[in-house]
Amino acid sequence: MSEARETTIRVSEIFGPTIQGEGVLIGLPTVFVRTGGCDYRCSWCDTLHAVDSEYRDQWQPMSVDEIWQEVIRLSGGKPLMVSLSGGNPAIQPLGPLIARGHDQGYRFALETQASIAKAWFADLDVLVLSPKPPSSGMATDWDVLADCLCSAADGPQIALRFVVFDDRDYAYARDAATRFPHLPVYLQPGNHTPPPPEADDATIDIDGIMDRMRWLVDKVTSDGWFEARVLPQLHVLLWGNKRGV
Ligand SMILES: C[S@@+](CC[C@H](N)C(=O)[O-])C[C@H]1O[C@@H](n2cnc3c(N)ncnc32)[C@H](O)[C@@H]1O
Ligand SMILES: Nc1nc2[nH]cc(C(=O)O)c2c(=O)[nH]1
Ligand code: SF4
Ligand SMILES: [Mg+2]
Repeated sequence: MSEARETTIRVSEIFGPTIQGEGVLIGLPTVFVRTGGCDYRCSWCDTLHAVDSEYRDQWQPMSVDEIWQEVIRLSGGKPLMVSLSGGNPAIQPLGPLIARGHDQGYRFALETQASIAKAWFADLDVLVLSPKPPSSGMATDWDVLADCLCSAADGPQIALRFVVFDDRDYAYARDAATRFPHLPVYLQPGNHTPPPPEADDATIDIDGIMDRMRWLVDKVTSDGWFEARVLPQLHVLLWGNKRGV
């Protein structure tokens, strides 16, 4: 049996096309493949339905063929950027899926907290590493993040993305950028009203997000951090905490 045939990937949801709402690919049409399961449990995670094992029964083990058929159906067979997110998609064996899509002209971006490095990172087109700041309650192993960079080698375009809620998070992002000075940095204000997993149209505190966004712009400009880019979660501004957009 070929590697693609025997591979099973745990999928929480597949949706799109929508636009990528975060970071380096913001605004680009994309289909999301969201895997189920995460080795982290961030205090403010906005995607608990793909993290909390309470929702495990909603996660489907799918073959590469099954996932690919769904991506083809949603995109009408027209190649586009596929965003691999989660949960932590690095837990899943995504190499054969990426190979299948590349054969047909699709491209792949992966979003991960950089807690697990995989050899297939080198096959990606875009790798977004989003290490978690103090407010998440998680601890970062910088050696593993360096392993992720080694695995990716010269393959994908790589960017760092940080969620920032407060001054400690900002200082963490500043320090991380100093550790990896060659990587572009994207800062995004935290959404402090993440939805309960069962909600599909939960409203957001838009004023709070905008305040935090302005505060963040003020921080980088007054601090002279002129290499950092500050972006909101565009999909959250457009659709609130709605799921599947
Ligand atoms: C749901 S995570 C899935 C991918 C991976 N586990 C990670 O954290 O990078 C996708 C992105 O959403 C961000 N995110 C999660 N909850 C958020 C929140 N409440 N406010 C802003 N960004 C959030 C994460 O930091 C990450 O960049
Ligand atoms: N439009 C849109 N952009 C996103 N960028 C990262 C997302 C995620 O939840 O991983 C996400 C998402 O769920 N929707
Ligand atoms: S690492 Fe990502 S998916 Fe996992 S809990 Fe944190 S924000 Fe959520
Ligand atoms: Mg999200």
